[in-house]
Amino acid sequence: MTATLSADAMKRAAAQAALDHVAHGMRLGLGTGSTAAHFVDLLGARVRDGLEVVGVPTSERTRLQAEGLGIKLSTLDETPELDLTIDGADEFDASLRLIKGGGGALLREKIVAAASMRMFVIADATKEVGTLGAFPLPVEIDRFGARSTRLHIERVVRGLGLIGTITQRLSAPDTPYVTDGGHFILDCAFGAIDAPEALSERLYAIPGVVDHGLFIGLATAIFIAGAGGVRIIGDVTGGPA
Ligand SMILES: O=C(CO)[C@H](O)[C@H](O)COP(=O)(O)O
Repeated sequence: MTATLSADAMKRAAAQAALDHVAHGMRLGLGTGSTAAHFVDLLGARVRDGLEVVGVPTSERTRLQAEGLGIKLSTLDETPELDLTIDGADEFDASLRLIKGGGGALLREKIVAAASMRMFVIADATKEVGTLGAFPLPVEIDRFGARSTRLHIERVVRGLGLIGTITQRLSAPDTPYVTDGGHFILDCAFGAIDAPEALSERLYAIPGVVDHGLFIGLATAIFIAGAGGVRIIGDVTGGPA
């Protein structure tokens, strides 16, 4: 009889497989979200057993969790170069391109990943897609001129042939969600994103856009947990291509 793993058990299995690559003395980026929380939890247990690492959290949520587990923490100002970041994703494709930001931490997650030699993504198999875009793309925007920025995004994506709805993320009815950096998030449901690189460039060119959830050329390996165990795509040893 084949045991059925819950989504949570799969997330933990992916986190455990990534943790096996963490070595003494490493400077780690610590991701955000329920899968990354499993990693931080497992890392905390290893730290209790004597593993010495230093972590840079990608959100206040993760900072609080890691602090509570006794994981030594730093900032990118004190530790500007990291060995490895471990984070979750909302979607990924076979080219290791990601959509992130479902948990609202995409800006810090991208800064931390870009400061790392390697980025491991941990995910359950449901996050794997042929073409990115089933998950609405989070776009982080400055609060100043938010309505104008939104109109600008609508014009740009229409020009790329993408049609869909843009929804401002809320934390409660009528209360905009505000990121750790003090910005708003627009969730952009465009459907299939056939050319993520082009969309990324066009979004970055809009002045009010602080960042977006397309992570391209950052992930070096993805640990995918499914019913049959954990499969790895990418390269666990090398840096970004
Ligand atoms: O990008 C993120 C947070 O900004 C998360 O990594 C992403 O939302 C996945 O979360 P989860 O592991 O809870 O499914």
